[in-house]
Amino acid sequence: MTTVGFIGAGKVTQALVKGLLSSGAVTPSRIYASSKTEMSLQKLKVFGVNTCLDNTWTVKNSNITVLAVKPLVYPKILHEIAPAVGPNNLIISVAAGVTIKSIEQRLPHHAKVARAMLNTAVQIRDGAICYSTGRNVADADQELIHRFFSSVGLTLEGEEKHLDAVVGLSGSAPAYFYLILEALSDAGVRHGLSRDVSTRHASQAMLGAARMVLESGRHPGELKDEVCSPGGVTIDAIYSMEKAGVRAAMMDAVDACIRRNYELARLNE
Ligand SMILES: NC(=O)C1=CN([C@@H]2O[C@H](COP(=O)(O)OP(=O)(O)OC[C@H]3O[C@@H](n4cnc5c(N)ncnc54)[C@H](O)[C@@H]3O)[C@@H](O)[C@H]2O)C=CC1
Ligand SMILES: O=C(O)[C@@H]1CCC=N1
Repeated sequence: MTTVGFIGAGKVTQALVKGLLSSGAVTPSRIYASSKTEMSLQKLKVFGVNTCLDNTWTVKNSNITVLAVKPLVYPKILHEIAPAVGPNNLIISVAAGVTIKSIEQRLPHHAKVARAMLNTAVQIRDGAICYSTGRNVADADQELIHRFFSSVGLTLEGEEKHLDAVVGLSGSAPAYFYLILEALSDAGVRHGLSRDVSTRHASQAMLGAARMVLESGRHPGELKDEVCSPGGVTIDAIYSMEKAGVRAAMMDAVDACIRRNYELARLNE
């Protein structure tokens, strides 16, 4: 059975560990995690996983090792773990803007490297995940990666050149939607709804709308049109959103996110 390691014990590791354990894909005794400080490991210890302060220990104990540290820590981490990376280790990076090439260059020639982007909804097994593989990843390894991520969300394989856009649409996207939900909830409160009722209604509406798109496969514009009754109330709201430039604002937000990915990639070269 596969053993899974995590280097870094922050938000992404905690989310993945929760999701993997609730899926039953891995048991706590088969999860290994290391971090910089004992304090950062506390939130993982509650899951009963194995923890340590030595990153090479994590690599030595795991078939799949997820690198879940901030992009700028990568050179240091890779230098540290390189001697422990064997031909059977599968190293998966989840960092924004860190290329497969920059990782392969810092690890032994035989290193099997993959890069994935995901979001924190993996903790409820509703994540959106996209991954690309490096030069040494064989078909069987790729199947393993696919199974691994499929246990915590919708998983697609893609070209690495598209991963920066995926960060903008999957990795970072929950933050945009939380901001929108907060604003909608404020609007409800402004019109006399309780905060709880406002937030729950707005969230359910967002969830239902997203599921309609995924389950019907229909274009969002077509679904939007069905909500806008001629001369009704929704089209006035849409007009207001168009005047405020909501579409362009969302596209600008994704552009900004992708630009920062490129900057991080340059800093890691
Ligand atoms: N937060 C998110 O929603 C997402 C984050 N990511 C990526 O995941 C990576 C981690 O992000 P977060 O979990 O949000 O960060 P975080 O700041 O919550 O966690 C980083 C962890 O790395 C540990 N760390 C720092 N130096 C270390 C070292 N030398 N050795 C071992 N551990 C060390 C810290 O103690 C901390 O536990 C980043 O590269 C980010 O781009 C990817 C997708 C989504
Ligand atoms: O903000 C960040 O850098 C990370 C990567 C994607 C989501 N959070």
